[in-house]
Amino acid sequence: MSAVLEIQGLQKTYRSRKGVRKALDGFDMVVEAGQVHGFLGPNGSGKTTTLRTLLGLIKPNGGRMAIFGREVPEALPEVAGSVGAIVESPQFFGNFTAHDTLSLLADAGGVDQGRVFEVLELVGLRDRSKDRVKTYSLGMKQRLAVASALLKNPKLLILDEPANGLDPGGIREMRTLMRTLAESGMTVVLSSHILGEIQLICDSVTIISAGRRVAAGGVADVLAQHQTSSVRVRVESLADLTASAGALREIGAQVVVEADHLMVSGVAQASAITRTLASRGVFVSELAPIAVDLESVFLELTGTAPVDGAHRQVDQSAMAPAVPNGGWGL
Ligand SMILES: Nc1ncnc2c1ncn2[C@@H]1O[C@H](COP(=O)(O)OP(=O)(O)OP(=O)(O)O)[C@@H](O)[C@H]1O
Repeated sequence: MSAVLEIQGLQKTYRSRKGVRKALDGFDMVVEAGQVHGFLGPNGSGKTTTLRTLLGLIKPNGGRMAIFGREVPEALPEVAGSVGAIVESPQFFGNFTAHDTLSLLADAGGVDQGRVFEVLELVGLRDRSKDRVKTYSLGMKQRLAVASALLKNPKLLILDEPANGLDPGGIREMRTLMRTLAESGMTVVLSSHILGEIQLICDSVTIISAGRRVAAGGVADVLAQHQTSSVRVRVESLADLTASAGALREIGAQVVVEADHLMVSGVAQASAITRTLASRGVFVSELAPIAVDLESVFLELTGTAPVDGAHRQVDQSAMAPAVPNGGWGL
């Protein structure tokens, strides 16, 4: 197996007093080496369950998983040293500096103290490393969390919603960090609902819905597979809009009438639109193909608009354990 990460037919059913809930229903996922891979899905679709199962924090009911070609959970003790992960809100002592925090974690994990400076540099916190964590912005705390997962220089980094709750500046910093890590040869898997962001930073994606994979592959390929031949049509006079829609429907087009334009699909060639409308004395003032984006593919496949999550981000509380309990494997 050449993939860094491979999941086949993963099953997970939660049983509680409230009943039985199938969180994963034969889920598949493959991540190749050196990629930034986006793991997308609506709330409750099974992303966290997948990541927690992969890291041995939850027992699956079926299926198989492999990291670096080694079957997990059996081989977790051997591969753990090469995997860094943040799957839950890591919390830090607000009164500790970033340097103190990482230094403590390095000691606990048997990591050389020299690595602390390297990761501070990598995540762009070197200049603020002597400041207390409670003075940090949320974005800086997120980067400190990533730094803690980087201490052991993992080959695979798994992050659950790393950009959640960040402002545009924080998101941009996180994006730069992910790309820097990928360029250094690390494979990065990140779950997110910020689809514009995923489209910008990921090489490949897996989309999950109701515990099943609904799309996977390179970002460009996934977009191409879902490229619709929709075109936006504007006509010279708004008064002609409704009649134009009728004329286009007569030639078999699907037409949505918007306030000042038509969205037209199901027409093999755009010239059919101009010809049809010209024959009715209507002149087209704009004919623009609509580029599909990840958000519309997500919507189409999952039937859900992405919503802003309010969790799985670094807790801002100052009264918290120094060890990031969401971190794994150090
Ligand atoms: N401990 C649990 N007990 C029972 N049901 C659970 C448990 N954890 C998760 N679930 C259910 O399993 C399904 C998948 O949840 P999961 O947290 O994996 O989704 P998610 O994609 O990570 O969602 P979100 O983006 O909201 O975090 C949901 O229906 C959720 O309610």
